[in-house]
Amino acid sequence: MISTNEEIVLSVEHIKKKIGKRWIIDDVTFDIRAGEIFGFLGPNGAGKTTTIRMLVDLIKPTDGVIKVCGYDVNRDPERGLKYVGSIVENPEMYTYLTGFENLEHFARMQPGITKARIEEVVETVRLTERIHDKVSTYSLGMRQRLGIAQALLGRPKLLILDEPTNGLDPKGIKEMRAFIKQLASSGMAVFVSSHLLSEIQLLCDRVAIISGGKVLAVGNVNDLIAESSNYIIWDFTPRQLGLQILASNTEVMIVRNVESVLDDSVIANMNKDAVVVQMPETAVPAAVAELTSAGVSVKSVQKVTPTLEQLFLRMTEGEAIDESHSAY
Ligand SMILES: Nc1ncnc2c1ncn2[C@@H]1O[C@H](COP(=O)(O)OP(=O)(O)OP(=O)(O)O)[C@@H](O)[C@H]1O
Repeated sequence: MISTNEEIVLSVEHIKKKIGKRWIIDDVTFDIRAGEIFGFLGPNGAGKTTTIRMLVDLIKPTDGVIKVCGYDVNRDPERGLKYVGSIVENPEMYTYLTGFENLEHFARMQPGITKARIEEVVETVRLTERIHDKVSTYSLGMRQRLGIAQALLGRPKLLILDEPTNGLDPKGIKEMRAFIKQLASSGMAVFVSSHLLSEIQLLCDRVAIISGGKVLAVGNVNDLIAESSNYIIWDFTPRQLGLQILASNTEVMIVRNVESVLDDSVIANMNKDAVVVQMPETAVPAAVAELTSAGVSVKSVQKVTPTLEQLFLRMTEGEAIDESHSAY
C-alpha cells in the first residue's frame, strides 16, 4: 500500500513536553500523508502515550506545533480536531445498549451526523448483521470495530489508533489489518501505535521508532531495515585466516552476539563455524576476491535481512555488534 497522494494530513513539528523537570518528549518530528499507514513504535516509557495525548489535544506540547490539515490542533482544536477520529485509551461503550444505540449516542455529540451516516460507518466496519445486538454480546474484535465506527462518524482525514490489535486473536488481528488497509486505500491517513512489531511490519507504510522521548528513526519500513543492517553469513575455510582478513576490512563489523540479531530458525540452519558480519552488500564481491586471493576457500555467502523487531531491539536496547572489528 504505497501512498500515491502527497497531501500531508498530520505534521508534527519539533514537539517537546516537559513534565516537572523532565523532558518527556524531546524534539519529535514526523508527518503522515493521505492514504498512508504510519506506525509509532517504542519501548515502555518511550513517550508514545504522551505524544498521542498531544495529537488529540488531551495535553498541550511545551514547545513545537502539531497540525492536522494545516490547522494547529493545540491552539485551534475546534478546527484541528474536526479532521481527527481516534480511539485512545479504550473507547467507552455502553454494553447494555446495542451497537447502533451507542453510535446514535456519540452522533448526538457531533453536529450533522445523520442516521444514514451511522448506517454507512456500520457498513464500513462490517457490523451490519450484529449492530442491533447488545454490545455485551460482542467479541473484543467487534467492540474494537464499533470503536472505529464511532471514530469514523465525523469523516476524519486522520485516524489515530492506539494499540488497535491489543487482545485480539490471530483471526481478529488479520481482519483488523485488512480493515485498516481498506480505510487507508480510501485516502485516510492512519496513525497506529503498537507493541506488535511483526504486525506493524505487515501493516505500515512508514514507521517512527521512538525511545526516551526522541525519534531514533523514521521512514519506510523496508528502507529502514535495508539501510540499517545487512547481515552476511560467511562459511569459509580455513576459518581463522578468513576471520582475520574480514576483521581487517574497514567496511566489516564482526557480530559476536549472533542470537540478538538473527532468528532462531536461521541460527539452527547455520554451520556452527559460520561467521556473521554486518557489512554493505556491495562490499561482498571485493571481500570474496580478497579472501580467495589469500587462499581462503569461500563455501557460501548468505544475506540475512533482519525483521523490524530485530531492528527495533538493536535501536532501543543498544548495539549487539562488536565495534572493535576484533575476531571471535
Ligand atoms: N503525568 C506525568 N508525570 C510524570 N511523568 C510522566 C507523566 N506522564 C508520563 N510520564 C513519564 O514519561 C515517560 C513517557 O511516558 P509514556 O506513557 O508517554 O510512554 P509510553 O511510550 O506510552 O509507554 P508505555 O508503552 O509503557 O505505555 C515515562 O517515563 C513516564 O513515566
